[in-house]
Amino acid sequence: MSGPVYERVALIGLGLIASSMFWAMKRGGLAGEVTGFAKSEGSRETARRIGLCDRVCDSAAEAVEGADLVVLCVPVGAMGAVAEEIAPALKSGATVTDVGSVKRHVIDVVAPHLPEGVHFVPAHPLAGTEHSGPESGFAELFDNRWSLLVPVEGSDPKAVARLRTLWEGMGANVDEMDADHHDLVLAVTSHAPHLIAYTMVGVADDLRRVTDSEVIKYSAAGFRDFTRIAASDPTMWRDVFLTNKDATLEILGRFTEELFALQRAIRTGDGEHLHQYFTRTRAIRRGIIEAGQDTAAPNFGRGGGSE
Ligand SMILES: NC(=O)c1ccc[n+]([C@@H]2O[C@H](COP(=O)([O-])OP(=O)(O)OC[C@H]3O[C@@H](n4cnc5c(N)ncnc54)[C@H](O)[C@@H]3O)[C@@H](O)[C@H]2O)c1
Ligand SMILES: O=C(O)C(=O)C[C@]1(C(=O)O)C=C[C@@H](O)C=C1
Repeated sequence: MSGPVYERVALIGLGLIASSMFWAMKRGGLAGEVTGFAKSEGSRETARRIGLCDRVCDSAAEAVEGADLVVLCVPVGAMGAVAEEIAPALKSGATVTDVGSVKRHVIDVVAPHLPEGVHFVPAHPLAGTEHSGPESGFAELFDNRWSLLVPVEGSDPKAVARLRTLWEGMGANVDEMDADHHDLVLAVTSHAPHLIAYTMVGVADDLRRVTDSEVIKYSAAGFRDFTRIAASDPTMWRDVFLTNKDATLEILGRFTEELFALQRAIRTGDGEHLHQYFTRTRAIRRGIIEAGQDTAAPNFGRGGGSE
């Protein structure tokens, strides 16, 4: 690649995704100077200590001054307030993007604050871990994972293409998607599964008293996977469910219907129903593997705690 994709990049929020972006941009020589800001003073101090960002600023406005690309890497519920705060300091011609797990809400609360002459290209990398904070990121997080761009009406095609180049440079495969479709798809593939994992671990925790800690001691692989997911950041996930309410409730409604059908099959001894169901779901897993989509990154994270 000849030269950086952006001369100046500002990362607002310095957690898992921002720090992974920083290390991936450095790995690929994709950005000139990278500035950063996080609300928590502790995170800013940690960032300075570990060399996360070329310059850590004490306000979001200072961080975005002169930036060609501003990336909002804060929980979805904080996106609107951050956009309002940085709007007066944005350079004309700059691109603002975000990495939020929900897209319609982010567009609704960010777009109205952005001045004319600033491009808005929302995005969402489909990659993460259960860890959070500035020390949890790693350059390989986005390698061979999807990053979805969700251009809004009137998004400048050149700004979209440049952001695509950045994500590809960070190792991701890039696709474009409409915001409502994105939110429905992610409700199925990410949001509802997280809620189910939270619930299952909560049930096991309730049962712990009955089973005298054996649930933890003898936890099998399937349950361990649930506990990893259920260790994800509480602020991030609270915001996801509050801002992707309709799609998540739609999917949970369907989930409950299927669960009841399986429950009934178990109660009535309907082995045929269970066998057919599990045969269908096994085929889905095999389809994912055959399509080369089982790209779950190994957990390189350094396990930074939540703030
Ligand atoms: N963790 C994942 O698996 C994952 C994957 C893809 C996308 N996302 C999305 O990326 C975004 C960031 O997630 P993360 O996992 O990096 O979170 P994180 O908890 O690791 O980091 C969040 C950062 O935002 C900062 N912050 C919070 N409120 C702020 C505010 N008002 N102003 C400035 N800074 C603020 C925190 O100090 C912290 O540095 C979220 O919108 C999330 O939905 C997360
Ligand atoms: O691997 C994990 O820990 C994740 O949950 C990552 C995951 C996902 O559901 O796949 C979580 C939320 C995001 O918005 C994108 C990716």
